[in-house]
Amino acid sequence: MGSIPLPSSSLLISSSSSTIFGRPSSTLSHPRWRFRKAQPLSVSCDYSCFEIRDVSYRPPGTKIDLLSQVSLSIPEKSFGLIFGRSGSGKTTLLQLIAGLSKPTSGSIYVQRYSDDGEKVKSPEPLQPERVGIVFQFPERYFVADNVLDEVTFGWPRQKGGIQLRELLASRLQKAITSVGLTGISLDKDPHSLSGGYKRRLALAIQLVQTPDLLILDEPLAGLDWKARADVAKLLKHLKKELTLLVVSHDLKELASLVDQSWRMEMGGALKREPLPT
Ligand SMILES: Nc1ncnc2c1ncn2[C@@H]1O[C@H](COP(=O)(O)OP(=O)(O)OP(=O)(O)O)[C@@H](O)[C@H]1O
Repeated sequence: MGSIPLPSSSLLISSSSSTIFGRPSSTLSHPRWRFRKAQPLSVSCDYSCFEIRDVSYRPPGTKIDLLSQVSLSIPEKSFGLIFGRSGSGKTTLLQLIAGLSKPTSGSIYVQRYSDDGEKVKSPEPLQPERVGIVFQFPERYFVADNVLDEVTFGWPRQKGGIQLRELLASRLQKAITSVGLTGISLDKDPHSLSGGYKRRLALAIQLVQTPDLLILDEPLAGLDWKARADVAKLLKHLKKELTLLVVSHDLKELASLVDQSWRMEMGGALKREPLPT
């Protein structure tokens, strides 16, 4: 994999090849694990890839690195899944990719490719506004007493934001439709929705912003079997439209969607690894 030097103060510091070779032979042969299905040895960035390169993170005021030299490539419109033990640093990584905190070192960027597989221009920093994030148990953060207000809660209210509000409004119906909430009244109290519908609403709130990358932290946690199946089906549908990066312990339900998976090890090291059975 080649890299080009860029300013160290920037988030944008390296380029990447259009193919990654991320399945370490040591993990494949490990006797403890039987793997669910063969995943491709290489993943092709046909049009663009979200690139995370050598990202480390130490919270300000602490002396412990929560993430250590994490690298991954996520091709456009693919489904990536990160699994691993509780406390290993999965949520911390998602927060960095979403721009909610900054890496101590390393880079997060988008690399585009032309039809003939050549890199297009320089890599671009991944803009936080192009990333949607749905936190674990998103319904706990619902603030409004009706669905419409919940979806529009973060919309610009200051003077001059009308055009943007109109644009967002035009996307609202599409988002509501794509998560299958069309049968629900916009006057309904979000807290009265079923578990699965609350998750759909949380997804719709993010989809209105038309993110390029949608990050989901434990999207099936706390749901009953039917809602889990419904949300997994919805994610399969969304995968056609955008790129998904998911942290989950629910490997069985999501296995059929996964294009690439990684294990986060205690200490914050990430390794590409097929899902265990
Ligand atoms: N700002 C911080 N300062 C110090 N430690 C932190 C900070 N944020 C998170 N941690 C610690 O970092 C470790 C990784 O947390 P993180 O939530 O990323 O793990 P996780 O793999 O997502 O866990 P889970 O699966 O339980 O959600 C935990 O031990 C957590 O307590």
